[in-house]
Amino acid sequence: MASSCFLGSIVFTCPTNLSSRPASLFPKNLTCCPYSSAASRFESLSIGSSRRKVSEVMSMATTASEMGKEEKKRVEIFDLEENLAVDLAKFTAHLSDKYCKERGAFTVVVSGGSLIKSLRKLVESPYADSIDWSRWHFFWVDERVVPKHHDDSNYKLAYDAFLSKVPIPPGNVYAINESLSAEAAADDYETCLKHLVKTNILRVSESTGFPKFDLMLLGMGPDGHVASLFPGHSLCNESQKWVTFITDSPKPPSERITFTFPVINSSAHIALVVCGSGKAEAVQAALKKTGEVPAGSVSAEDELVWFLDKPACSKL
Ligand SMILES: O=C(O)[C@H](O)[C@@H](O)[C@H](O)[C@H](O)COP(=O)(O)O
Repeated sequence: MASSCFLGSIVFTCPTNLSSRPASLFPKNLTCCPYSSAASRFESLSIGSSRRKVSEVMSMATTASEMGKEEKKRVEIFDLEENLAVDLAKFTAHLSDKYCKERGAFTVVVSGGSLIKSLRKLVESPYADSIDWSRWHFFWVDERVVPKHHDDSNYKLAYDAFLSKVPIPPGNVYAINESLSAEAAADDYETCLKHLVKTNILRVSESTGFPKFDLMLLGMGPDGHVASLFPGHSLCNESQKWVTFITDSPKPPSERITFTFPVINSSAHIALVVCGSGKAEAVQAALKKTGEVPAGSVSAEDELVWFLDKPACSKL
């Protein structure tokens, strides 16, 4: 059973057995009231109750009336990154099952960085054998313009730790053409996405007209950047392009391509995976609006889930 906490249009649902958790794990100024529909929808995710014994879980939703659309936002906090990785695998496998059955395809986008390591449970039992990998279509939210075998390549990172271990058809893995300039590589990737829309592999959001990926798995930098959308950079305001490029990235390497916010925010589901105390201030800025960071602008059409470890939420 779960109880629900509600303040204004922010809805929290949490298992009753966690009611004794330290108050510091909840955003301040929250009061409680029933919100049964949100609670039951969260429970229907069936992420598994064992997690609740080993992790602190805080669930949060933003109502349709606030966002003008059916967005749900949850924050889940784990004692250990190990437990986070277990739940992230369950979450991803659940969506894979749903979309493979419903649409015959599952479009998944990943970032680079530490996120890839947090996906390690997916390539282990029981998921390695039970997921219908043949229906996966695999994309990058951003990529560094370097050769695929380069240590800075997000393709190489994902290939070594993930793609080489599961049977996703190579034709369903959409790496950038790194022989092009950053600008041309971004155009090329956008053309590829448009082709996949025409062939119905990729959906389009009815409300925005931008592509609607089934799931984006994103990391966040210590400065609050997501994808290659950095604080204060004009690319954060791009409103037309699907994929754009940057040649002055503050995080090396400087040349990258990146999905734009309209594409990110048209996703059906987003998991924002953030671990470590070095990101606590950016998490605070994004979730409590104590500052402006790109991660604070992330939303999803159906569901946004923040997967945090305890150090990452130490300032909430
Ligand atoms: O290519 C990139 O640089 C990434 O896609 C980037 O957006 C990354 O996800 C964050 O910087 C977090 O990286 P860490 O988790 O390693 O801090």
